[in-house]
Amino acid sequence: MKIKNICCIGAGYVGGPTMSVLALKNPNIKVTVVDINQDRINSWNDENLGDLPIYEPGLEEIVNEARGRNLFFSTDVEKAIDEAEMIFISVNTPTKTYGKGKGMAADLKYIELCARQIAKVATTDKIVVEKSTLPVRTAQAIKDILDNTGNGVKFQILSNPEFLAEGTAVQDLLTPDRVLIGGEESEEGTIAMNSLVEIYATWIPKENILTTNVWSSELSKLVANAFLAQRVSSINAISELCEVTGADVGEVSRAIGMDSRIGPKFLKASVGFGGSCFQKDILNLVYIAKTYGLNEVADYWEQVIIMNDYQKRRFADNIVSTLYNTVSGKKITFLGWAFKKDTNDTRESAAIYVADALMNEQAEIIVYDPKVSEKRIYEDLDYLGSRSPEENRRLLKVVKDPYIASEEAHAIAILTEWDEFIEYDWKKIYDSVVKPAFVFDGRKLLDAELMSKIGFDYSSIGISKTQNK
Ligand SMILES: NC(=O)C1=CN([C@@H]2O[C@H](COP(=O)(O)OP(=O)(O)OC[C@H]3O[C@@H](n4cnc5c(N)ncnc54)[C@H](O)[C@@H]3O)[C@@H](O)[C@H]2O)C=CC1
Ligand SMILES: O=C(O)[C@H]1O[C@H](OP(=O)(O)OP(=O)(O)OC[C@H]2O[C@@H](n3ccc(=O)[nH]c3=O)[C@H](O)[C@@H]2O)[C@H](O)[C@@H](O)[C@@H]1O
Repeated sequence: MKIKNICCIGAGYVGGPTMSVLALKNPNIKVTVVDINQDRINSWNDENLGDLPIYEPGLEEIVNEARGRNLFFSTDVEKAIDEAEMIFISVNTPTKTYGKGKGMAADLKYIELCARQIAKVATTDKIVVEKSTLPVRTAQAIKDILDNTGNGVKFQILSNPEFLAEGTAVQDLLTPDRVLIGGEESEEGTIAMNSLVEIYATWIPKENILTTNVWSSELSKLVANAFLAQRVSSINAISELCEVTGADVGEVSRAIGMDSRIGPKFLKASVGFGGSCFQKDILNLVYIAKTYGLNEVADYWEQVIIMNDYQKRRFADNIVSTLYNTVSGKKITFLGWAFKKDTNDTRESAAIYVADALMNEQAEIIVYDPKVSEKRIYEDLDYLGSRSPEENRRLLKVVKDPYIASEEAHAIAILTEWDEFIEYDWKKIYDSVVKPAFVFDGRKLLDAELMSKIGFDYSSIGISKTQNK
C-alpha cells in the first residue's frame, strides 16, 4: 500500500525533526504535523528559521526545503487525522505525577487522548504508528480504543520507536544505525509494516530496517535507553573511584573502550545524565518489572537512577566542602544549563539539581548558557518547587556573557560540555575571579594542566586533584 498522506500528532523534539526528514526524503507524501500548542505551531511556521521551537544543527535547512512543499504544521488536528492514511503519535509520555505508579509509570493520558480522537474522527482505514516511547503492551490499549468505535473503520497499530539523540537529531535521522518497526503477526500487519518500510527505504538501506513483533519493538526502546544510561552510571561510579585512587577516568574509559566487546561510546564520565528520557524510561522499565513481580530485575535497573542522583549530589557537595564548607552568599558561576551540548533542551538537566542543592545552601548562582533562555531556566527551578519563584529569582541570575558571568565568582562550575567553553580566554577569567580561583569541571572538558598552570584550583570529575598539580 502506497502512502500519500501522513499526519503526525505532536510537534515536539521528536515529531518536528522526524517528520521534517521524512518529508524531505519523500516529496510525494504530504506530511502534516499537528499540535494543540498554538505557540509551538506558530514557531514551526515562523518565516525566521532561527525561531524554530527546537534548536538542532542542520534542521533549519531541512525545514526550509520541505516546509510549504509537502511539510505542513497546523493546529487543525481533526482535519489532519481525517485526511491521513498513516498517523504517527509523537506526544509526550512523562512520568506519572499522581495516583497509581506515581513517580515511576509512564503517564499515558496524552496517548489515550490521541487514540480517542483518532477513533472519533476517522472515517477511512488508518495505520497508527506509535512513535512515542511507550510501556510494552501499550499497542493493545490503543487497539482496544480504536477497535471499539463501531463505525467499521479498520486500524493497524505499528510500533516505530525513535532513537535519535538531541543535538545530533538530524544526522541520526539521516543515517540511523537502524529503524525498528513492530507490527501484528498477520497479513494485515505485514502489509502495514511494509508500507512503513517503503517510506524509510527511500533513504535508509533495507538491511538497517528491522521488523519485529509489536511487543519486542516497544520493549527494545526502553531497553536501549536503559543500556545507554547504565553505561553512563557505570563510568560515573568508576569516576569516584578514580578520584580517590589517582586513576584518570578518561584513561580508564579509553583503555576499556578499545576492547571491541565494550566499545568506546557512552563512556564519558559526567556530572550525571539528564534529558527527558533516560530517567523516565528506566523508571518505566522498573515499574513494569515490579508489576510483573520481578523485583530483582526492578532493583537492578533502579540502581542506574540511584547512581545518577548520587553523582549530581556528589558534585554539589564537593563544591560546598571545597569552598570551606560554606557557599552562603558566595557567587558560583554555572557554565551551561542544557542537559548536553548543541541543544536548548534542559529537561532533567543535572544543572537544575546542582543549582537547587547549592541554592539550599544560600549560594548565589549566575548562569550562562549559549542556547537556553532565562525564562526556561526559571521555569525549571520553579517546577522543582523547592522555594518561591521570587526566591529563585533572588538567588539565581542569568547572564548573556560568560566573562561578565564569571566576574567576582568564588567558583566556576561547568555543567554542559559546550565546545565554546574550551576556547575561552581562561587567563582573562582567572584575573576577574575571587582567589583561590576554583573551577569544578562536571564534564572533564578543560585541559587540567593548562588550568592549573594559569593558577586555577581545578577539579574535574574522575581525576584526583593531586594529579593536576
Ligand atoms: N526528546 C527526545 O529526544 C526523544 C523522545 N522520545 C519520545 O518521543 C515522545 C515525544 O517526546 P518529545 O518530542 O520530546 O516531547 P515534546 O513534549 O517535545 O512534544 C510533544 C508534543 O505533543 C503535543 N501534544 C500532546 N498531546 C497532544 C494532543 N492530544 N494532540 C496534539 N498534540 C499533543 C504537545 O503539545 C507537545 O508539543 C516521548 O514519548 C519521548 O519519550 C523518543 C526519542 C527521543
Ligand atoms: O529516547 C530518547 O529520548 C533518546 O535518549 C538518548 O538521547 P538524548 O537524551 O537526547 O542524549 P544522549 O546523548 O543520550 O545523552 C543523555 C545524557 O547522558 C549524558 N552522557 C551521555 C554519554 C556519555 O558518555 N556520558 C554522559 O554523561 C549526556 O550528557 C546527557 O545528559 C538516547 O541516546 C537516544 O538514542 C534516545 O532516542
